[in-house]
Amino acid sequence: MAELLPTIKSPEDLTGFNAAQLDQLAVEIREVLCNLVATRTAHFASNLGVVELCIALHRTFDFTQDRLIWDTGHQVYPHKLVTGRYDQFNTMRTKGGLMGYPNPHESEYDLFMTGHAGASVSTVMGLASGDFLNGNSDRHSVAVIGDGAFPSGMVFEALNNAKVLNGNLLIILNDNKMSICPRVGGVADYFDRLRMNPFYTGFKNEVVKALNMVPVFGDPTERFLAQLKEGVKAGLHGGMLFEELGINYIGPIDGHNIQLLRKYLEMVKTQKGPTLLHVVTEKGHGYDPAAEDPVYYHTPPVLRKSEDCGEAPKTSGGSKAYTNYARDAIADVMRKNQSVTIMTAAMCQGTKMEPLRDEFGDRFFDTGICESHTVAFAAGQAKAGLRPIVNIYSTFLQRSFDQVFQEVALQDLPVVFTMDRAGITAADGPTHHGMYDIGYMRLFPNMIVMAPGDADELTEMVSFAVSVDHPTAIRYPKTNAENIARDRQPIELGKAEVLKRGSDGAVICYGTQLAEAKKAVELLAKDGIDVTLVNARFAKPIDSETILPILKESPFVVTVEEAALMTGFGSALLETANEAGIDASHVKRLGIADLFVQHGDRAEILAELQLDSLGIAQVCRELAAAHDEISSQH
Ligand SMILES: Cc1ncc(C[n+]2csc(CCOP(=O)(O)OP(=O)(O)O)c2C)c(N)n1
Ligand SMILES: CC(=O)[C@@H](O)[C@H](O)COP(=O)(O)O
Ligand SMILES: [Mg+2]
Repeated sequence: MAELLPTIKSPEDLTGFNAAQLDQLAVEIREVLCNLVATRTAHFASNLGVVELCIALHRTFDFTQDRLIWDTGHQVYPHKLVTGRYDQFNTMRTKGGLMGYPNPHESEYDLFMTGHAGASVSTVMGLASGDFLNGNSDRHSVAVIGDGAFPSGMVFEALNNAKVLNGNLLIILNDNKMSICPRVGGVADYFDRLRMNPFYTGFKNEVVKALNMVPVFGDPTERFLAQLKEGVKAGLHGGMLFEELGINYIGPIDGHNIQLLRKYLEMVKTQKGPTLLHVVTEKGHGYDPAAEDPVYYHTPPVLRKSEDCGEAPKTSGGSKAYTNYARDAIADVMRKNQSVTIMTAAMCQGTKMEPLRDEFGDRFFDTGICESHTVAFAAGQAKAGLRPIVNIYSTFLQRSFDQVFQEVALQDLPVVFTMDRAGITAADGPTHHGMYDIGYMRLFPNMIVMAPGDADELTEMVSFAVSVDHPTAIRYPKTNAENIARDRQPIELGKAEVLKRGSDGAVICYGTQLAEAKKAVELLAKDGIDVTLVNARFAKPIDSETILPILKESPFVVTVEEAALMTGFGSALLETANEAGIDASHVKRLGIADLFVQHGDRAEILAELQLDSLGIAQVCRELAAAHDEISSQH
């Protein structure tokens, strides 16, 4: 059969496809996904698992009118392939190319740019409500949400609200038994029990037979649906949790059978009020290694191309990342201090915490994708006398802004926040760069906010943080760690470290761009520009005793941080200078301006932001030249 996928310019092209062609399309989509991960790292197993669901959805609904939101958005690749982006697919996650998440700038079929889990049910409800009020109540609104994302508090807030909705709402629970790691918690157990439902295990076959006799369109469908639901309600009790919340529950059904999916989708289309369709899929479906090890294949390293798909080298290789240093430092303090606990919100794999899960058993907590709960839970533990470490990516911790304020900072509780992926996260893009944590942490009284200049300093900071009787936050990026050879000064609360003194200007670095700042200072020395280099270490309390005299004496000052300038370290410095009545008009802040940084290569993005050695040196040269010019005029 001729290839189908290249011919699809929009989902409308699926209209004429018969069952065999739709099945062939699924095969072709998987091939394209395989080819992609043979060239770069990308989300893989989740995408393999939703191929049939995606085809069935686009074959059943018209999403130029109807609404579709893929929760989180990491499983959106098949959707991109059938919505006119096949030709650009090889640009996926590269600079200027397709984003690895839904992106309204790319397509009318992507309604929200998303990357954080749990919002889909709320946003789809808003769309349905808006459509109803605008007189477009014939539009259908569909949220596809994974079993990992489902326990997010926001989903339950939306379910609580769903009953009052006038519009058409379909929630598709994509249950593949996995988050990134195996899903955990009571909701996961509930889904497991639903899978035991005879509707899915045995009676399902009868249902399938019956369904095959039902035409896809017309009244018989409605009649059948009514009978089916009564059957489920009366005899099988599946999904009573949802039913009691006023949400029709249907399923579970096989999510890899396009025809079956289509029949159910056609049926639920006629359903009034909120409906939850429970679809069972296999994460990694269609490529055995991914189905067998969906954790590794969630975002695998580049696969070696082989005939059936690809084969990944299981060694990670390369030097140690900051993530590993943090993990080892946490393990160390946990061994020494029995009151230290560790928490992850479903990111055990990305934060490399699996060994801690194995070693520390009951002091290790995976709360699921529930960051708000995690922080409040940690606050409770701290109040009970424990020393919780909350290890969450900078971007995801934003989900807990108010818990950081109310439950932690306001109570002045000794919770340690280790914020991984603080800074540019590269291929994931604007949804995932950790840009705002300096601001959202230093805002609150009692909070101690720090960033290590290198790997060993991260280790020291973790140990320092658990010894402090206040909330503390440590940020570090997603990159290989460096160490800067020097006579290390021990970590002391609110003390910066001066690495070098110079008379022509000063570079004050907050965080791990310190190695680049040091290189810049060395480059400048070659040009005869003698610059002070400071490792700030603390954004709060800021070391005014060390830094303000440098500000006064230096012809120019450059602050360096891998974070949003607004509310960041440089801004903290300006505030401190202002309060001390010191002129800071000669301070130039390097960091991220008031914009969303797009996806791309980390080194390339940092270079564009002038956060690498060449950029920092260049800015210093310009400031030195401007200062010389002004001096020569006087
Ligand atoms: C708020 C938030 N926390 C954590 C993550 C990281 N994350 C991305 S996908 C994922 C697992 C999602 O599981 P599920 O929804 O079941 O999708 P699957 O990958 O199984 O298809 C996690 C934890 C995120 N994107 N957003
Ligand atoms: C979809 C999602 O949010 C995660 O899969 C994220 O892409 C993980 O990032 P890392 O690869 O940096 O762990
Ligand atoms: Mg899942």
